[in-house]
Amino acid sequence: MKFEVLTIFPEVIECYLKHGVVGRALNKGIAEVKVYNLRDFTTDRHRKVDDYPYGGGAGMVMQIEPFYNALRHIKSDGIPRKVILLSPQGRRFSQRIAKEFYKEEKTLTLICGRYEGIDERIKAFVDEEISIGDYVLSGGELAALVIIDSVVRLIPGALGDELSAEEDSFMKGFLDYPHYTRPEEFEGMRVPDILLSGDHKKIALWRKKEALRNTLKNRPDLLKNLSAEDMKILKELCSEINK
Ligand SMILES: Nc1nonc1C(=O)N1CCN(Cc2ccccn2)CC1
Repeated sequence: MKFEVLTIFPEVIECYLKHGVVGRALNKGIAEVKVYNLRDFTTDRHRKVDDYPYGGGAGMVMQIEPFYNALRHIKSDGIPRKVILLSPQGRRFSQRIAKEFYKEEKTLTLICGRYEGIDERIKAFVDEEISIGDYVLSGGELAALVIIDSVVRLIPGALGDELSAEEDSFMKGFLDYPHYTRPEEFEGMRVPDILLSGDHKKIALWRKKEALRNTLKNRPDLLKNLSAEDMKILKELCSEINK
């Protein structure tokens, strides 16, 4: 899986790529990220990337030319790619969209804006606009990293322990179950006995039940299209809660 990022802060992207799952995936060569500094695609000696808005108003607008020059340079290899603009106006990103991007297997070219935004004519070169949520960030870089991180995790071998990719309950559409590690007791709070039992079948059932409990409590909207087994567990849970 290949990614390209267009940004005026390449260091922000490069720093994140040195660590953790994404860092290891890049070192293994199962993913590749190329970061392009927009200022390298300017033509003036001040390497200007923004200008005053037509029509007046506060703030600056990013000029189209550096983006256009960068995209023309990148696209000269003729490889199919999906050009994504990160902005609050975009389609809301989700695990489902991460899977969609992964399965498409196209290079993802991520355009990161700053300031008040980018000249609207950028849309002529964009395939899709994506938002990571209803809040205002200072730039598209964090959103680009969210997409890179969530898609890289889907690549076989990226997580090392394949099971954790499958087990990731959000992959199944639920919230996660509680996790514990040593010590067995901390400040009077004990690890649930079931997790010390060694009974893997019961542990798996407990984890499913706790994932459903968390989902029922915090994201009941995710409780749809349940299997008969999950519905049975949920009903047990509800009768416990209503006792
Ligand atoms: N929420 C989000 N999910 O993705 N991006 C955001 C987000 O808030 N921002 C703030 C505005 N930036 C500047 C901008 C505005 C319009 C068009 C292009 N660039 C981008 C990133």
